[in-house]
Amino acid sequence: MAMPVLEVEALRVAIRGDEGMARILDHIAFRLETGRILGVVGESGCGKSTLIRTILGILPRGAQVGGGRVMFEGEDLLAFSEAELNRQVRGSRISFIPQDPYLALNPVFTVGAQLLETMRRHRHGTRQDHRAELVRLLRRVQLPDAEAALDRYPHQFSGGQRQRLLIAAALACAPRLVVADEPTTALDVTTQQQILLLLRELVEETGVSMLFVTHDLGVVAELCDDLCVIYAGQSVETGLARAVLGSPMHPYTRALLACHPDRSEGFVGIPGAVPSPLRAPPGCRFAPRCPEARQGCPARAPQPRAAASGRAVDCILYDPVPVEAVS
Ligand SMILES: Nc1ncnc2c1ncn2[C@@H]1O[C@H](COP(=O)(O)OP(=O)(O)OP(=O)(O)O)[C@@H](O)[C@H]1O
Repeated sequence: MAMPVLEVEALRVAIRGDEGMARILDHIAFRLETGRILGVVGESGCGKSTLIRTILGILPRGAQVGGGRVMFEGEDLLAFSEAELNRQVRGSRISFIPQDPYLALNPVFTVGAQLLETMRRHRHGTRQDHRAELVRLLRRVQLPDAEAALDRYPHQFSGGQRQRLLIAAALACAPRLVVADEPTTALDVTTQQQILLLLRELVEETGVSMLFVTHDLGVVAELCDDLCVIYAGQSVETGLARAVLGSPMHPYTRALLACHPDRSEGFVGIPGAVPSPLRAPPGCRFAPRCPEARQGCPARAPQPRAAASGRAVDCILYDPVPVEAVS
């Protein structure tokens, strides 16, 4: 099998706060193959931003990686120094599309000045080459009047246009991996559809790989090839997106799907709330809310079980030894 672009293995991250050590990621594992889009989905507070920050090497002060690896093209990013990440990885081989296009661009510089500066730092060629490439990219992301756009300021664009600018910026350095943090959340539904379609086309055209982080299963169904479901800092189920969404195996994935407003049977919530990482239950963190919990759930260490066609499920129900239901 070819080497994946990104492979996260048994990742654990804790952050020290006023109330002690919060174990925010407690065994995250997934693979992202070349030219594919992997959706990482989970409710608010389940650790999506912390995962992105770990991959990009921008964890906050007080954070500690407690174990695991973040393998990018065969190298563990966790072993890179800050200088190596800056020089060899961030903004060049890995780029980032942020959630909020309104906050991501500096209002006092023209779009051209900001995007050309990024290219100057990470790409060979003259300023003229960079400008020509940028205009080509802005046309490709369907920004109207691409040439003139370079001399305009961020406030002169709509939210959807700004998101197109940021997509062009993310591709300007010809990255191997794009990490996208809910890039369509701040947009209206029509613009969201257009942006998703554009992202899919760009991945197919360029062969770049994309890690797409979202809380929205509808977006995953539309855009992603593969899916990793995370709950309270643990990856609970991974596999082909259509297989996981079509026949979810983990009780949390099933509950999450039942919550989706598109369900014809009507909306069903998940009782209880995501636990604070300061007070996370031992073993499977979903156990206290799980309708199928077994006695062994609190004692079971995370250990994803391989199932058919690249599927992995981290749940006692799929362990080889039969388990008793909680009475
Ligand atoms: N610096 C920090 N110190 C202490 N706890 C933190 C810190 N950053 C995040 N957390 C906690 O870690 C958990 C995961 O947070 P994170 O922001 O990674 O989740 P998320 O899935 O991205 O949430 P959202 O979708 O709401 O942005 C939350 O309970 C959060 O309160």
